[in-house]
Amino acid sequence: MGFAPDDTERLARARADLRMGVPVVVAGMGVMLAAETLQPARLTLLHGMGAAVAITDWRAQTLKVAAYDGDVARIALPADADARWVTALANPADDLRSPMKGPLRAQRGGDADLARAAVTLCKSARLLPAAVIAPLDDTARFAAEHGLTVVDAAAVRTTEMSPLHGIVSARLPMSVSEAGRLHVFRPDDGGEEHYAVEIGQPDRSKPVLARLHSACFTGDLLGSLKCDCGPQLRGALAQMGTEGHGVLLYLNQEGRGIGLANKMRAYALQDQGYDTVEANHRLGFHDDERDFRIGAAILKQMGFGAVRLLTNNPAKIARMEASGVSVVERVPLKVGENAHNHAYLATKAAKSGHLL
Ligand SMILES: Nc1nc2c(ncn2[C@@H]2O[C@H](COP(=O)(O)OP(=O)(O)OP(=O)(O)O)[C@@H](O)[C@H]2O)c(=O)[nH]1
Ligand SMILES: [Zn+2]
Repeated sequence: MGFAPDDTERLARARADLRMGVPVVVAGMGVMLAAETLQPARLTLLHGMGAAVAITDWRAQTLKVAAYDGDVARIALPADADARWVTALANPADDLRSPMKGPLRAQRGGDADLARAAVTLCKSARLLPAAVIAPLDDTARFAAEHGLTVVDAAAVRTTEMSPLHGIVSARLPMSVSEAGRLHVFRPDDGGEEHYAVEIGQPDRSKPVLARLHSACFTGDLLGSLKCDCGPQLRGALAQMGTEGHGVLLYLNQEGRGIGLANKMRAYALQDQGYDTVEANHRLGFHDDERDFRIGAAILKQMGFGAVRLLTNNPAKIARMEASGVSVVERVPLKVGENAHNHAYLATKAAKSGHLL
């Protein structure tokens, strides 16, 4: 390996660039700017370059635009479009107040790979999944001229999970058990760290009582009544304390993998009357963007091949099994229902298959 960053490292740089509003070049294809952080002066430079706005099929459906490219749509950038116009396409906050954004002309035919790469990059940067894109003849020259990060399209597309490394672990006495340990895992790709709380000394040859908990700042820390995360977190730890052993993974996949800012956008849409699934779709996301292979990989690295899984979510069980962790028992975790989250839990049962 030389001094220069490799494909994965350049992707991490690109995510940081996009979050700041700096353009990123996709090798051999073109240039992109995240819609969410778009600066008007930079948009002006893209006019006349055959620019389009790339959005997901879910967002296209909300905007009533045909997604000719399947999973994405490319909407031609009108000559008079300003940054506010782009933001309105990307962000559903004002959909109800100004439903007519059109006429919107979706591009048809040609190559949608730049649009696909752009949306994927925005998602991995935890931004709204929408970008302004423009094709380029000579991407290397454009990037060198403007000092931009260049990413490889195949690297953007890869669905391989970044390897995780156990960085440190230390004793952590907790109120539920004095025999606690916290392990920190870090991926190679500059992404979020994840944590494992180990209680007692679970026998690796037997199924361990386990919980895969996805971060929920509002529920876990603030005591939000909109979900059941806080009581589930504390309930799972308490049960492990009572049984004397268990492992709780705290996965930093806030908002089912869309990040806290987007989750709060989803909450604002829920205040307009949409349910948790519809809100994700209006934003352009799938209802669940989490990667549960991360949880399975951590369990395996810790020496656990079989679990008694604390969950009400059958998809979690299926994804554990598919990733090589056998789920010998589902242990229900029904705590924290209240008047505010009743509809949320009912939607998860009706639309996402959660067990009541
Ligand atoms: N996008 C979005 N995420 C939410 C919403 N409410 C809660 N979350 C997130 O959903 C995740 C909760 O996941 P889990 O507690 O693992 O719940 P689950 O997948 O329903 O499965 P179990 O709790 O195991 O039954 C957390 O990351 C929360 O931040 C919402 O309305 N929208
Ligand atoms: Zn929550």
